[in-house]
Amino acid sequence: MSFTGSVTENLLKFLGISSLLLLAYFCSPVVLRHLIVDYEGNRLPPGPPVRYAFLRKYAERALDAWAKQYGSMFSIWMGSQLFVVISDPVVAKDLLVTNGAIFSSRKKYFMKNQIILKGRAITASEYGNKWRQHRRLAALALNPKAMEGYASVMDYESHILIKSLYDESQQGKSPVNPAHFAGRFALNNMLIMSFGLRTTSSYDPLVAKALGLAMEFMDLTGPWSNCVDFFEILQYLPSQKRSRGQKLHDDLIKVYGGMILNFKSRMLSGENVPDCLVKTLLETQESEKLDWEDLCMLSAVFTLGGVHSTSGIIQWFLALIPSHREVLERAQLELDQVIGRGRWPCLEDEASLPFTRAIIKEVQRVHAPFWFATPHCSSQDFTYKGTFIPKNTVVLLNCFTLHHNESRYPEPLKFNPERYINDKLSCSESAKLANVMDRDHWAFGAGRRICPGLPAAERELWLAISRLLWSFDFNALPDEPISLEEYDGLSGRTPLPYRLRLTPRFEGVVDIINAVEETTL
Ligand code: HEM
Repeated sequence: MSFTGSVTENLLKFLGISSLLLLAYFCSPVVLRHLIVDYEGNRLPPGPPVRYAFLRKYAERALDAWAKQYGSMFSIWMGSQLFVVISDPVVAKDLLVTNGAIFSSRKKYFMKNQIILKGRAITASEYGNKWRQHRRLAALALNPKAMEGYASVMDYESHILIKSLYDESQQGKSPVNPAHFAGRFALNNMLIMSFGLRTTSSYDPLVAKALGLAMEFMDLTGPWSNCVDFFEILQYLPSQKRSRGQKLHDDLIKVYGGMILNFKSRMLSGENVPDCLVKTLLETQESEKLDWEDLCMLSAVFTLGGVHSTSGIIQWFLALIPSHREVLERAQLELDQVIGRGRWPCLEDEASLPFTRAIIKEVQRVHAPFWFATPHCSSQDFTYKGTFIPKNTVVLLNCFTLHHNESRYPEPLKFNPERYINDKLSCSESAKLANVMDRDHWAFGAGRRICPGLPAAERELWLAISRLLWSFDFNALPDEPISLEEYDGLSGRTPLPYRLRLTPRFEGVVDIINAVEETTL
């Protein structure tokens, strides 16, 4: 090789390496974690060195592995957004409860908060007066007196759930996929609380429409689902997902806005409309300065938030129970001994059926519908035990790891209701325990943003699950095993579709099932 040839080659090599170094220099802030310290030199909680903006499906598994590696409070960068992940009950209480004034806001997720909810709806509102107003309005629909009013409605809806499953299964002869029916049960309860109405048939088009919207909402709004939330530059580009988000917004306005207009015209015509969230919103619209989108988004998200979650728990219960015969037999023995076969369980029976209650808690532990609750966001800088949590950090409750803590729940992967047999508290009471290590589970979140629908959800779940247990024997189909491993959805976690066989346990079941008919309100 000539002298000039080797000089050119070396020059090219040099240029190549320099360009690579330059590229690495400019790309590193996008790829590698950003190191920040506060004025006292406190660092961020430890965490993985790389920014994971593409952590999407099964994110809970990655989080669980990092919790084991980096400890009960670690940090992770998702593009430009810092997350602090909490995997320990004491840390959860210290930050979300004790320092709730700092850790109760929400990130302005582009897809969820800006495109779909347009900054409205209780779940999206930042901590402050707007959120307090939304929470107060929700509380009017969910206060203890209102709950008493819904008791008979929930009783009736649980009856219709059992009846519709029985009818769909052709009196126990055919297998049934319970998802639609569990969804309709949860939807009807929410429609009554929000709009004072119910769907009068499993095949009412509103059922499929509302469940479809709830699923689309879950899929589009997971805390990690959208790169656009973490790389702001993408917000200026059109995308298919963004169009889906916009369409969802429009559909929510169309469906829920339509119901509001309907309700309003009934009110204006002097009809004696039932007490519900929308009645409160319309009556207070002026004094609370609520605009049209406020009304639509508040009522829509309130309604669909309580659908996917409650129906998901019922679906998980039905997915788990056929393969846990010993649990089923023990629960049915308890029901036979305490309730007998002449009537089925009611709300008042809960305290005397500890094993049935334990089953419901255990389903929520092993298959919480949202493994990350709804992420909170810090509204000011905070130093916790020598680590720095800057303002605008997303603080995520790692329910998956919390629910699989071996010292709190021995053999955590096992579905074992026995672990709750001495837990006499409701989930609402348990969430207020002074010793947070004794809290039953974290499925309803924590702190000031804890699910305000918790008392309603508990009643619904009790009536549905205790009556299902009382009424049926449950069997998987020999050639269609029910998968407990797989998940569906990027945010909420419902089981993959499955079918099972529901057979009435004894003759008297059918008499009770057939004692009611579908009705309008
Ligand atoms: C098993 C059923 C349910 C589960 C597992 C569940 C779970 C949750 C979770 C994890 C949060 C976020 C809490 C946090 O930020 O720390 C939440 C918030 C919320 N839930 Fe539920 N929920 C359920 C049922 C319901 C029901 C039935 C309603 C209405 C009656 C409801 C209404 C709400 C609302 C309005 C929020 C937003 C609260 C806020 O941001 O201040 N939920 N829920």
